[in-house]
Amino acid sequence: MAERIWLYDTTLRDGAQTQGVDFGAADKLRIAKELDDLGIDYIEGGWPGANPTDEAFFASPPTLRRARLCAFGMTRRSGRSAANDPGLVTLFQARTPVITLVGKSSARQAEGALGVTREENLAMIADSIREALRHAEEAMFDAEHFFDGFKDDPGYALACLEAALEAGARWIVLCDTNGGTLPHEVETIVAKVAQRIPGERLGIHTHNDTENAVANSLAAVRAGARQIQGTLNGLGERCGNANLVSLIPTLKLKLGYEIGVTDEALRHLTHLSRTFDERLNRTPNRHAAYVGASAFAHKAGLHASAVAKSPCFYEHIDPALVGNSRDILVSDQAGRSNLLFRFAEMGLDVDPDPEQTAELLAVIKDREARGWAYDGATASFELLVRSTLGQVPHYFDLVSFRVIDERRFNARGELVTTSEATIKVAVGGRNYYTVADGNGPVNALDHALRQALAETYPTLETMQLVDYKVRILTPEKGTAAVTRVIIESGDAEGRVWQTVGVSGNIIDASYNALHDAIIWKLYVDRARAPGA
Ligand SMILES: CC(=O)SCCNC(=O)CCNC(=O)[C@H](O)C(C)(C)COP(=O)(O)OP(=O)(O)OC[C@H]1O[C@@H](n2cnc3c(N)ncnc32)[C@H](O)[C@@H]1OP(=O)(O)O
Ligand SMILES: CC(=O)C(=O)O
Repeated sequence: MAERIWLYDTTLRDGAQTQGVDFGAADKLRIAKELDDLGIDYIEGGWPGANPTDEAFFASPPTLRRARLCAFGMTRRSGRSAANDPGLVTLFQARTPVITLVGKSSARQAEGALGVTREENLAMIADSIREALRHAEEAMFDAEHFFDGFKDDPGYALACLEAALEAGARWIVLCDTNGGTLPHEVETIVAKVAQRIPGERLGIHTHNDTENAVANSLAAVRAGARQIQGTLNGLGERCGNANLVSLIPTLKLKLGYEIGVTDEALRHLTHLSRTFDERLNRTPNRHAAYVGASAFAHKAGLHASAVAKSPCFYEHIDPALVGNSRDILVSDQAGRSNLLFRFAEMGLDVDPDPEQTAELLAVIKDREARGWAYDGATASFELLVRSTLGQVPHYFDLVSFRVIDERRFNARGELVTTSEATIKVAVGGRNYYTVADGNGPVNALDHALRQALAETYPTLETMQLVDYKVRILTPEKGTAAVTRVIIESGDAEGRVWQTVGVSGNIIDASYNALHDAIIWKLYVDRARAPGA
């Protein structure tokens, strides 16, 4: 039977330490659920008490189906008991089933960075793990600077691990904190540790400072470690952490380990990875292993010709296993398969005939070439497909809109900027003309449009804008750049959906995304209505 590897995701903690990444609490909840669906065993939600986002996240934590939620913190401070350490007390109040504590496992770091004796550091580790186990079902020890510490003084580094183990830690995680250790060193050192601590208790946490985070994780597994820590798309401090999106298919498809990710979940990996980037407002890396748009794209003539005979001539796995698709411009058949796969991936229940599929392919390719991106906007994609198939009713016509921004001093002498939108729409043969204010032009436009539609479509009242993201697609054009807007909307039924709009004018792009958001809501309300 295949050996089990446990996956520990730290996207929401070490990933939040990525320069330029700033999760909100709502982002964290969504990501935690996606990781749970993927089949991750442990999800580190953040550091309770470290910042308002993590406080909000742990105050209303996600309900997970199978993953265990972990709260992260550090060992007690010197000169305090673990029970009275304010940082630990806040951590315990999160009441998570798992607590992960980072502590020094290098004498140089303990003495130099913390200013404590070697003995006090051992006591800080043991006391904190013991106290954590009074509040959580499981405690883990992240042995910070382990590999550098081991190279300096192996006896002391091992003593730190054993202090945590004897205090009851379920997992001892060896951290290559500075990311400078190479795969052959990791394999040798982990093999030595595994002579003292069983591999089923050992984890590995690597950083990508030499582009070896994934290789180092695999080296540790070869030497016996059975838990891997990493992040989605390799987010993390400095150059990032080990990329779980690369590790998961490697562990499952190439090394044959048993992991919590099912074959079915693996087929959603590409979608998950790209949607995650869209959520962070980052362009997905085309060249990402397994999931990048170019990972199975064949450009060279020799490759394309051989792939047409048998894809395995130039592909290391079947791209469908990870939800990716082959990109070769050799036949209509290839394009059709790609599209049908995409429908299945997005859970879209449609069955177009070959002529409609060809038309859809042309429309989608043209749109994507002009900047629309549907990976993070499945509601817009569904509307595009259903509209092309003639399944979406005509709900309203926009006659015109105008948005005015005004910056002025108010009666109290304060500088304020206000927005006002006027809109004219035709609904069922009647014209509606409304005016609304907002804290910004899109907000004003949203209010005006929904007011105009409220009489005919009262369910729109329960709809709200949850998130709004803007991406500049042609930055070289400066203020004349093309803009892509992604809007996330929600409603009282708990549905959340994403739509996209593209235009050279940011308000126009926002209107397009808003329009899709409203039409999708009306379509879904009608489709799910009794008797529909
Ligand atoms: C390797 C890693 O990535 S570990 C995770 C690192 N992540 C983060 O730091 C992000 C979240 N951190 C924070 O929000 C803040 O640093 C907090 C709230 C945790 C602490 O903030 P502050 O109390 O202002 O401390 P600050 O960040 O300046 O310094 C860390 C302090 O913790 C001490 N410390 C560091 N590691 C440990 C440890 N493992 N055990 C005990 N004390 C530690 C340091 O000695 C320092 O103490 P000092 O204030 O007496 O000098
Ligand atoms: C714990 C951790 O994030 C590190 O040592 O890198």
